[in-house]
Amino acid sequence: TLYSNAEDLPSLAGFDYIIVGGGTAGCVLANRLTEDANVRVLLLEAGPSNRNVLDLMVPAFSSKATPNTPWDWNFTTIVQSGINNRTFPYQQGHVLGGSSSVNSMLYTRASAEDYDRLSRVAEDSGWSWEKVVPYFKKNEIFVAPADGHQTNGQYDPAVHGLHGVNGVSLAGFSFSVDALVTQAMSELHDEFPFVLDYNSGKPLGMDEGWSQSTIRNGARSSAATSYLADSYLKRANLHVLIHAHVLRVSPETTGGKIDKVTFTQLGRKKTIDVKASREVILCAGTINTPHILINSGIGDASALKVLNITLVKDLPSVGRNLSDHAALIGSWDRNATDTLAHWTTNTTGAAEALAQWTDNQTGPFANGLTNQVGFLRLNESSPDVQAIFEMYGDLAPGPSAPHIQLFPFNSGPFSLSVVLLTPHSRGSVQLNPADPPGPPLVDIGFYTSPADVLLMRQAVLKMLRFASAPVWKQNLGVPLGGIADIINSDVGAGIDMSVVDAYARATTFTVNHAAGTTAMSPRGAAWGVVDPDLRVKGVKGLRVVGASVFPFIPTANLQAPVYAVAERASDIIKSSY
Ligand SMILES: Cc1cc2nc3c(=O)[nH]c(=O)nc-3n(C[C@H](O)[C@H](O)[C@H](O)COP(=O)(O)OP(=O)(O)OC[C@H]3O[C@@H](n4cnc5c(N)ncnc54)[C@H](O)[C@@H]3O)c2cc1C
Repeated sequence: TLYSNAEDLPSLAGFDYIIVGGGTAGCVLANRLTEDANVRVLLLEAGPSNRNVLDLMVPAFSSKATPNTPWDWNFTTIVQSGINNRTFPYQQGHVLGGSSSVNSMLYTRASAEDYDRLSRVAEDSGWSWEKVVPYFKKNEIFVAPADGHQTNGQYDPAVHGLHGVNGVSLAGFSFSVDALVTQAMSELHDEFPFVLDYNSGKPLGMDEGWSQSTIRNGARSSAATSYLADSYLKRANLHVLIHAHVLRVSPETTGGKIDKVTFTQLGRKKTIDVKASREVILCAGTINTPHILINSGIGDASALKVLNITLVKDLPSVGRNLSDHAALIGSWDRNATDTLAHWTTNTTGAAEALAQWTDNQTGPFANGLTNQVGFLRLNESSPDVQAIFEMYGDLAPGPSAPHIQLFPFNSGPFSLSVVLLTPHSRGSVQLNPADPPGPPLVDIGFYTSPADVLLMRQAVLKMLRFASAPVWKQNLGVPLGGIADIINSDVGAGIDMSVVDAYARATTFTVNHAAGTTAMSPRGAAWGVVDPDLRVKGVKGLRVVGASVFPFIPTANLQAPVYAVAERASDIIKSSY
């Protein structure tokens, strides 16, 4: 049942599990743990319901879902020294379904080597690629694309799940630019090879216009639309309360296990306590999970002392190791009418596209962010790349894993987006001493490691090489903005790297892939926050599930990795009772 008011809950006790945060991971756990009709679960979500919100349903409206909306926590980073002291909105879903309700829907699992590294680092073979693949399949129901086109040869069926919960489909609307991108790939195939399915564990290469997104029947498939669909929500043992902002968790008896969750509703002063007999599971996302932990006295003892919060457990790693993917865009003039600008800024075009979507959930609005995605390595024969590897090692998890993601963006001009998937920089989430329960201080630390400046240089050069394919001569106009400055800086001696660095520092943005603030580490290790079974170290009754548990950020967009972690976490939890 879905409740808006705590007064309507059948009781405030008697739950086996309380899940804090009805986001990507939280909805999976709520669903899986209530498969046993004898297990009672309360899911607490701070945000509103996702239902009937057009901006959360129409795939092409994903950019309208955040920032500065009721479905976003509307955080702002602190001043970022690595990017010209800029600050920017840091987006995190604040709605049932969490970030899966507001994200750009790209479905990418990362490389097999990402999970093999996780299993090595956490010293638990259960997190290896081989062991995690069944959980990807358990999550996924691979469905026909919105336009119903024939998909043979556009993906590898063996890789996908057909009987899961969360809809995934290939791009369901083609743009004229897709064929040009594919031609550029074939012209430069050594550097930009074709890959049939980047979700096979071997992602290197680019697809030919059939990117994979969490879209089902032309609409967004989120953790809320899938794992909390009516058929599950009607379970008598599943209770979901929205507008429930959790402040802290605590033991009912001092020194005992964590069994009490304290929350408020809609900014009211009055707090409400609820009790769990088995466990409290924090799924509040990478920013809010450490925020709740520290407010509960679980964190760095010296920081807690300054904040005047009673220490429950000294865990210095809480809130550290914040990792994210830095991105930038290069744009070129292009004369085309089938662009997103046409359907968004042109009122007739927008009305027609919306009418088509409303009518039968097809057309340009049924499509995701981009039709083509590339996962690429930096050019290892380049002495500059070799020099980076000598200084920092290869930051990719293995030789079959990418350093960057490259994708075209059919905005209006032609844009290429490059995303640095293997960051060396780390940031943090800390409480604001002036207002500990209020919004935390979020530092994403972009380019604070010189390694990332050097890696992004190489990523930009790779983007420019893609844009130099012969096909573009006839089909692209002049480079726009800072990209022109970079190209013009080459006066015979090669591109001036200080111009590239200046462009990167001035224009880099985040793709909101926050990860790592409650990192998984081996049982008994002094560093880290959770053990490989996702239990908070040294604290009874408390686990964390979500993007915050990755010690290294996966080399992909994060929702599929989070879904797999949450599916496996459900099995781990079930098997411990
Ligand atoms: C704008 C945007 C675009 C993205 N694009 C993509 C993409 O295209 N593809 C992709 O794979 N990934 C993408 N991501 C990343 C991906 O969606 C997230 O990494 C992933 O969904 C995180 O899952 P999670 O369960 O850790 O957290 P979330 O899904 O964010 O869930 C956390 C939940 O906890 C709730 N919560 C937080 N604090 C409290 C509290 N105190 N009390 C109660 N509830 C609380 C939140 O409201 C939220 O519902 C994007 C993310 C964003 C924000």
